[in-house]
Amino acid sequence: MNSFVDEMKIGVASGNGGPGCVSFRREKYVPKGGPDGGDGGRGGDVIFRVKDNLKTLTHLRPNKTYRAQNGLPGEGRKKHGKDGEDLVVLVPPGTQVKDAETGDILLDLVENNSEHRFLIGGIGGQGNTHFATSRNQTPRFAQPGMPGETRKIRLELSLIADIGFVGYPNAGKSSLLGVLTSAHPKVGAYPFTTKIPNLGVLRAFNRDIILADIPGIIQGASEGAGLGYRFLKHISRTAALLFLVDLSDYQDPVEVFENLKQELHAYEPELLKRPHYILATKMDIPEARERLDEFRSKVSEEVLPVSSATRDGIDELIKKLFSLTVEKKSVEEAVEVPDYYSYDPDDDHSNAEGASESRSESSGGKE
Ligand SMILES: Nc1nc2c(ncn2[C@@H]2O[C@H](COP(=O)(O)OP(=O)(O)OP(=O)(O)O)[C@@H](O)[C@H]2O)c(=O)[nH]1
Ligand SMILES: [Mg+2]
Repeated sequence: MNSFVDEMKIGVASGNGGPGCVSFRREKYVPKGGPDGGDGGRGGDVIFRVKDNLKTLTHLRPNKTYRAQNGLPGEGRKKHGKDGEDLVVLVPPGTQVKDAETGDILLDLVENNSEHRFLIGGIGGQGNTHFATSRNQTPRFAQPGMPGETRKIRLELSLIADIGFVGYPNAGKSSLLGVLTSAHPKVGAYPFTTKIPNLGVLRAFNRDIILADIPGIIQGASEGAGLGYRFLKHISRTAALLFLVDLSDYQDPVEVFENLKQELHAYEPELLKRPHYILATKMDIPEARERLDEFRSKVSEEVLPVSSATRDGIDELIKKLFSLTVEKKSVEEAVEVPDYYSYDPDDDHSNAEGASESRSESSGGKE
């Protein structure tokens, strides 16, 4: 069976080394000062850092080339150019970095907070101070910086859903996924609209929560009826479950809920011990609202009323989903996604090829 894979091609580039500087000292009463051009700064490296509060690659933009900063040119008075900043690309655990062309695995990123230096920035060029000899005391040249490296890579990640939707066909599972995430699953006014599982990513309070919408489960599913049973595998590793019960339907909602639990139990008893909520769906429909109190009184657990049509109850649901998935981690610890992702390479400082001819103010126009 297909597993869910998030994959994305991007480019990464380390920074170019800054060029060395050609400059000459100029002091009062010293007509011909010696060379004082400083070295260029080092280009920044490309580093991958693993962050376990990221779950997907959605914070990256496909086909974009992310660049570390270039080193700045050296300056007069032997001033060293500033080193370029490293580019840190945050990825979730389980991400593999592959060569975009050959598919070779270049990095396997697993451990939270680990860092992996992937591309090294170019070293800066030497300034003209380095080139003075007894025969040439006024070298008018300096080294260019070494260029950085650019690589096209493919990031790959197997997704494991955090929360699985369980419900009869037509209960409103796909509609709910569409409301909670940017996924656009097919929604239909007939059973078995969903034929293969859909995944969506809910971004709640700076955290990615992966939701899995699977085909509807019906009574007898564990004996092979319907489609949903085959797909229970996809929710077998989720942290939590949502049971969706359509209160506008003619079927007895208590019976529906009991049947769902029974089918899950037949598949894997452990599933029933998982944290879960019961959702009463389609609450915009008057009949559904009329049946809510009775349903609540008959099930011993908390029932959350929601409507995907009007979004009523959705914000409360998102808060609950967030707390279901935040185990030991405090909210404050949640992801900081750095600005690098909007980093515009055209803003980049300096990148003259070859040595800079810049002259420090002290060298004047004099020679
Ligand atoms: N009024 C109302 N209708 C809804 C709501 N949510 C879903 N529906 C309708 O219910 C029908 C079934 O919705 P789906 O989201 O496809 O249900 P599903 O559970 O994914 O169904 P399967 O994929 O067949 O298992 C569609 O006609 C939806 O428009 C809701 O909140 N209010
Ligand atoms: Mg569906």
